[in-house]
Amino acid sequence: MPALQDELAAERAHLEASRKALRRMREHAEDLFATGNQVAGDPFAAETLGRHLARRIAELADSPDTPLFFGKLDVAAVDDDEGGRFHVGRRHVTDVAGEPMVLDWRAPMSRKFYQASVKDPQDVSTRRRFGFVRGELTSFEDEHLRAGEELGTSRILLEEIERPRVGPMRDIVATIQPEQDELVRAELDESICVQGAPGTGKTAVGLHRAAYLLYLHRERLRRSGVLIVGPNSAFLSYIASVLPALGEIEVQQSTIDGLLGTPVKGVDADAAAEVKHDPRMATVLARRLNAKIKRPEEPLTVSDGSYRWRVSTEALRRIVDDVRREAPPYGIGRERVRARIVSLLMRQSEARRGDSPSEGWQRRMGRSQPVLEVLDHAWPAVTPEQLVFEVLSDPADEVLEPHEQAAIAWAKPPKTAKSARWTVADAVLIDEAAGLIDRVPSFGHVVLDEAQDLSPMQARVIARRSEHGSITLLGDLAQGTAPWAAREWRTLLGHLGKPGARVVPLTTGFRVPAVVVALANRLLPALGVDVPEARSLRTDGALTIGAFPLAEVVQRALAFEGSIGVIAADATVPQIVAAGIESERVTVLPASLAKGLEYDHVIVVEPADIVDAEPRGLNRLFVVLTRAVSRLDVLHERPLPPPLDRVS
Ligand SMILES: Nc1ncnc2c1ncn2[C@@H]1O[C@H](COP(=O)(O)OP(=O)(O)OP(=O)(O)O)[C@@H](O)[C@H]1O
Repeated sequence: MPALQDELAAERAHLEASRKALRRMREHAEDLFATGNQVAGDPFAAETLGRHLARRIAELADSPDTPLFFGKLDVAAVDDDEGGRFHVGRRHVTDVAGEPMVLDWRAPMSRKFYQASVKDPQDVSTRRRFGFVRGELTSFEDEHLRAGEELGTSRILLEEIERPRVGPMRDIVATIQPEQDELVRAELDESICVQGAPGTGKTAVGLHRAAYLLYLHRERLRRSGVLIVGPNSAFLSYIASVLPALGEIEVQQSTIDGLLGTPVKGVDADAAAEVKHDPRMATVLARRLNAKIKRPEEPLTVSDGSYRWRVSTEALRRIVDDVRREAPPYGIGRERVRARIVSLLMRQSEARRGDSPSEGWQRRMGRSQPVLEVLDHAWPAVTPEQLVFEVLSDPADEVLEPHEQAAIAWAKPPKTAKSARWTVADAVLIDEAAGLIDRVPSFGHVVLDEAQDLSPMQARVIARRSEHGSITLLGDLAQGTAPWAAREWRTLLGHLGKPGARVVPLTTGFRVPAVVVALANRLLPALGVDVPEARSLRTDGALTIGAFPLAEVVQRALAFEGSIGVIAADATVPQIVAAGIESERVTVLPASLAKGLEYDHVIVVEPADIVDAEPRGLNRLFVVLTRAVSRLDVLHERPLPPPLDRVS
């Protein structure tokens, strides 16, 4: 026992020394930041250095609640590979001499911490996990892997996942599981689709993969950027602090709608929205745009003040035909036609005058009235809004059925594109049109959460922004609630431009206790999707079902530690809020906003109302039931929906 105490004391001392070293590194970065302006040669270099140092300072932030390291590896020296002892933590910490005191969890050596096992020890003699209570190092667990000694389920891991939830989502670096680690460390150029049951760590995996890729490919990704897309702003604020806690502050987080530039003022009827989100709308827009291109019918005659130049109808037609065949984005096509006309004029001028005309001459000719007239006839300029305005004013196109055309046609067309009251779905169409007209910059990597709910047209919004990058698609077909929600992944992956992406299942649940998983799994056969059932790692947890008064149930729930979510059909929420049960720990939440969130204690009010509220109400109920971390109360006066009714 004293030996154990000594070891614990030694580890605590190492923690303290690492903290000090981190503080020193941070102070050093702050000093550099303060003197940066004098050191850097020019304002641009000063700004670049300033940004670099500001980021470095943020990376080196130390939070008293998040331990600097959580594990330790004792690696045997084998052949040419040097062994050694390494603490594994949230960031690199080095001593004054530059020797590592803590290895970043993303470093190649740290991989052994997550992947080594008795079956494949990867030269690890001992893997140590540390237990912390409020930032204090209080315990550790050892596994002697080369000696064939592995723990069954780690107590420290179990304590970590059973810890009550307070506030926003936390990182999981200390306890990433091998199958999650495989996904987190996948190559940058690989796109992956994770089909994961509720609470299997999809969101966590996506965020950690972003952090891992930024570590490994920092320069490349800083230039192109990393984007995280979530379903709504409540979800985004829930996950917002995970990446900064891992030292990553330069990641853009947005909803799909947040990526679109059009202000939304109108609302679509369901039937109109459904057609507008259909992939055939991409064909409608592309055809309407291409129909604007016409072969020139007259020759061009243009004067530069000294001479008159002429380009034959034939030559003009050849230019338009060639550019059309090259199929650049429409707006770039127009500029290409202009440039080629000017280049023909230039050649004529060279032949006549013997020298090249100036750039000013070329610009003037390109903007001359006769050239503009050819362009406006053959390849007229158009804005994305104008194109969508034209389609919605007259949606005649054979790919749409007459009733579909009628559904999206404006009942009272606005006078101009500028005065249109665009809807959310229109904003998606305008983005599609913008992608047809001009190039869209591509992110290096995009993480897409709750992806089962993306419409094909929304998927194309992402496809345009990840054309030259990769994606991590996270979702659960069983949690699809949108009218267009995916029932299988391949088609959606096609719309995302990554048809060959690997689809990987995750089935071990870290959130929802086994009794609650068993209840939710009863709904699966009725959801019409083929997904593997979840299995929970958690044997704790409690489930009650019955006709209890809400206020009483909330009171009982308050006796436990942690957050409480009262989830009800959207229409009944105001009535529940009016009862005044909300407090710092109790949140009343409409069912439509529950996706992706979790509460220690969930109280579901009247499941039948949740099911009746929308066409995919059973899927919505599946989402709602799986938000519980420890305890679930299902309150009902009405009969339970059929798949659940054998339980009470
Ligand atoms: N390896 C792990 N160690 C500890 N906790 C974990 C681990 N993996 C996931 N968790 C925790 O389990 C909970 C569920 O994770 P997450 O929200 O990422 O799951 P999800 O699959 O996205 O769920 P849903 O589909 O229901 O939105 C979170 O609190 C997360 O921190």
